[in-house]
Amino acid sequence: MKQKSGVTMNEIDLKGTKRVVIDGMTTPKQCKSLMEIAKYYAVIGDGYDGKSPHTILEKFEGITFNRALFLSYYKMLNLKHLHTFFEVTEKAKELIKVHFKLKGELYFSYTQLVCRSARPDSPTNRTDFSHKIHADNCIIMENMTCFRTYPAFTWRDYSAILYLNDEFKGGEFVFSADAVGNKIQSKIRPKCGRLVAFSSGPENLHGVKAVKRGTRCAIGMWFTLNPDYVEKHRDLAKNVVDNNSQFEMDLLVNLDYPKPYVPNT
Ligand SMILES: O=C(O)CCC(=O)C(=O)O
Ligand SMILES: [Fe+2]
Repeated sequence: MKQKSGVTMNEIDLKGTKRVVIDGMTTPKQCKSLMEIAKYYAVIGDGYDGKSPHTILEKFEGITFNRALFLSYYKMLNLKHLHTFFEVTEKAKELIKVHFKLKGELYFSYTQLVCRSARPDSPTNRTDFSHKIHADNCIIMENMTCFRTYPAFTWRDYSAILYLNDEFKGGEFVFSADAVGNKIQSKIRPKCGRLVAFSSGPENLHGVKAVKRGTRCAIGMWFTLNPDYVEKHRDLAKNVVDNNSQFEMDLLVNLDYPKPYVPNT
């Protein structure tokens, strides 16, 4: 079944520029399928070395495209699930291109299905953030200067989050006019099939309120206009999904896990 999607919140509703909320991106069945991938195969960790922007009161588990492909290779993940992961993220990209009237090509630079769960012993009266206020491509200072430099992901041009569920307390996405979250401009309550998309710079400071109970799952997608930063494996993934190609799978495995060097004797 094809799902019809449409804009539910525009720049006026969201009180800022280059931001949008689109509902109906996925069917409930697709959310269920993606939640299953997360449940069985996500690995603990948030991908940040050391300086994590995430709270310690929640557990973070994620799965990248790369990992999903490996799981398929080892027949642990059904290709149907991989196909869904691919399909919903491609649909998001196409809608973003159309909505923001992008002329050139938009490339995926990173995709991650990520779940954040309140630790069972965490207080329910938390007022902190699950993910503190930030911009996706620069480092924001309290005086609102944003440095587009390492360790920021400076190549990111557009960001999008596709939500998969709503069975949790808290966890609202917020846009903020300041760097600490005192000037919230708009709030988005996640639910299956809801997409928030925005340009990745300081014009779109955002964060995630504390997840107080339960597990919140979403697919984070970051796009670039620069082909040098294209997400590896995505093309391979497409061929795998389209053709169920063992050749592509072998290529993929060889790319990531080089065989140990065995000297000729
Ligand atoms: O999960 C969300 O709603 C937003 C996450 C986010 O902003 C990020 O990972 O950069
Ligand atoms: Fe972000």
